[in-house]
Amino acid sequence: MAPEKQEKTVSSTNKLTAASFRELLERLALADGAGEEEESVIPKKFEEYKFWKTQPVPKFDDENDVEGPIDPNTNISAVPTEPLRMLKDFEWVTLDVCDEKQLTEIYSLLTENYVEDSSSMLRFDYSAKFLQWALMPPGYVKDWHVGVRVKSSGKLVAFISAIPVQVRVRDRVFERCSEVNFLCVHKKLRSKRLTPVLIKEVTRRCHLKNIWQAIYTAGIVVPSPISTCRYLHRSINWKKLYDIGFSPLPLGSSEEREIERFGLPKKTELPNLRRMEAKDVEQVCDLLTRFLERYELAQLFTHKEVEHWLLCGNPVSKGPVIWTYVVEDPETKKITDFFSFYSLPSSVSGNPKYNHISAAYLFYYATESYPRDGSDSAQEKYIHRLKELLQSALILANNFWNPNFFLLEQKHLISAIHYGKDVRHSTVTNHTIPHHFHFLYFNHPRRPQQTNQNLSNHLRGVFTV
Ligand SMILES: CCCCCCCCCCCCCC(=O)SCCNC(=O)CCNC(=O)[C@H](O)C(C)(C)COP(=O)(O)OP(=O)(O)OC[C@H]1O[C@@H](n2cnc3c(N)ncnc32)[C@H](O)[C@@H]1OP(=O)(O)O
Repeated sequence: MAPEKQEKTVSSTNKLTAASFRELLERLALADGAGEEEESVIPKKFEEYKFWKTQPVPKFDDENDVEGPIDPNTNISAVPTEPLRMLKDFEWVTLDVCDEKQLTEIYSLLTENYVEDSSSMLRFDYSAKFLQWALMPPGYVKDWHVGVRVKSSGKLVAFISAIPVQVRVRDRVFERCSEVNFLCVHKKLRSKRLTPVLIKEVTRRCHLKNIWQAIYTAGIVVPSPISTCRYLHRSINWKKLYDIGFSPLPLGSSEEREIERFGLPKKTELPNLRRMEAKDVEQVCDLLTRFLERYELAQLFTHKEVEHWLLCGNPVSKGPVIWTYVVEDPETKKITDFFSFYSLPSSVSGNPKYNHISAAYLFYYATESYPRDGSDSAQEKYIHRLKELLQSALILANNFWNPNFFLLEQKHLISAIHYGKDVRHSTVTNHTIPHHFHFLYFNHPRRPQQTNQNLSNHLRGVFTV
C-alpha cells in the first residue's frame, strides 16, 4: 500500500558509485526469478506475533484441508455491547464522515500519519472527498468509523474503519463480510500496542452486525496472507519523479530519452470510448460480474455498489475521485469494456521544489474479450485488448490532471487472484512492493494462487518496459 519509491536511483548525479553499484548488483540478482523470494519472506514466526497468534487466523504453514470459517459464527447476544477498555487519557469516538469538521480531522490524521515509504519521503494524501467515497458505500455502517481521541484536548490520534462487502471464495459466497482499511495511529503513539485494541474494537462492532469474516490488506506480513500483490508504477511525468528521487535514471539512458520513453499522445485511439453514465450501471455490473467469475476470490457487486464505486454520485463520470470509461458498441449499444482509475496523491517531504506527486491508480476494469478458452489466440486477443484499454486510461488520466505516474495496484484484490493459464508470475521487475491480502477467520487450505502481475505482464507493450 505504501507509495514506495521506484527502484533506487543509480545516483542522483548519474555517476555510479561503488555503493550504488553494489546495490545495483544486489538488485539484479534479486530481479532474477523476481519476487518469489520476497514474497516468501516471513519476518517472524507465528508464535512471535503476540497479538495475531491469539486471533482466529491461519498459521503460516497451516496444512488444514478444511476450507471455511475458522471459528463458527457466534451468537450476537454473546458480543459485548460496551467498547473495549481504552488507554487512560484516551477515549473512543465514532466519527461522522458527513460532518465537514470530523472528516477534516480524519483527513489530517491520515495526511500526517498514514502509510509512507521507508524513508518517510512520500506519504499517501487521500483527499477528504476520497475518504467519503471510500468510507460511505451503500449500506455503510457509521459505527464502523472508529476513532480515538485524547480526552483532554479532543485531538484525534487513531482511526480504523470497516465497510460491508460481499465476497466469493471459489464457489462459496460470503454475503456478510467487512473490509477493514485506514488503520492509523499517530506517530507519537506508535509501538504502544494500540493497534490490537483498535482491531478488536472494530471486530466487536462488526460482530454486533452479525459479521464474522473480514478482508484486508497490509504492507507488512501478518498471519497469514492468502495472496500477495505487487505494484507497478508507470511513470508519466518522468522528470519530476526523477527530480524527487522516486524514479531512477537507468544505466546507459539519458534524461531526454526517459522523458521521450514515457511520453503519451494527446488523443485516445480506441473507438467508441466514452465516459460512463448512470444508464450504464446495469450493463457494467453484469460485465464486471461475469469478468470476476474467472477469479478464485472476488468481491460481488450490486447495481448500487457499482454506481457508488464507479460513478461516485455523478450522473456522468467526471472525477475528482474516480473516472470510469466504457466502450459501447454503436449498433447493439452493448458495453463491451470498461476501465476506471482514481486519483490518490502523495505528499513529498524534504524536497525544495515539490511537495506533492499526483498519481492515478487503476481500479476495476472488465472486457468481453476475456479468454473463453485456453487457446493462444483467445489469450492474445485478450492481451491486445487490455493494452488498448490501459493505453487509453493512461492518456485520459494524463489529460485530466497530468498525474506523475499511473499505478497498477490491483488492490481490488480480487482482480489480483486469477486462476487458469494467465496467472504466471511475471518477470516484470519494475519497482513494486509486496501487498498482502488476508481473509480473517477463514481457512484457505488451498490458498488462491500467489498472484498476480498478470496484468502488468500483459502490459509491457503499453509501458515500453
Ligand atoms: C469479523 C470482523 C473482523 C475485523 C478485523 C479484521 C482485521 C483487520 C486488521 C487490520 C487491517 C488494517 C488494514 C490497513 O489499514 S493497512 C494500513 C496500515 N496503516 C499504516 O500503515 C499507516 C501508518 N502506520 C501506522 O499508523 C501504525 O504503524 C500502525 C497502526 C499500522 C501500527 O501501529 P504500531 O506500529 O504502533 O503497532 P502497535 O504497537 O500499535 O501494535 C503492534 C501490533 O499490531 C500489528 N500490526 C501492525 N501493523 C499492522 C497492520 N497494518 N495490519 C495488521 N496488524 C498490524 C503488529 O503486527 C503487532 O501485532 P503482533 O505482531 O504483536 O501480533
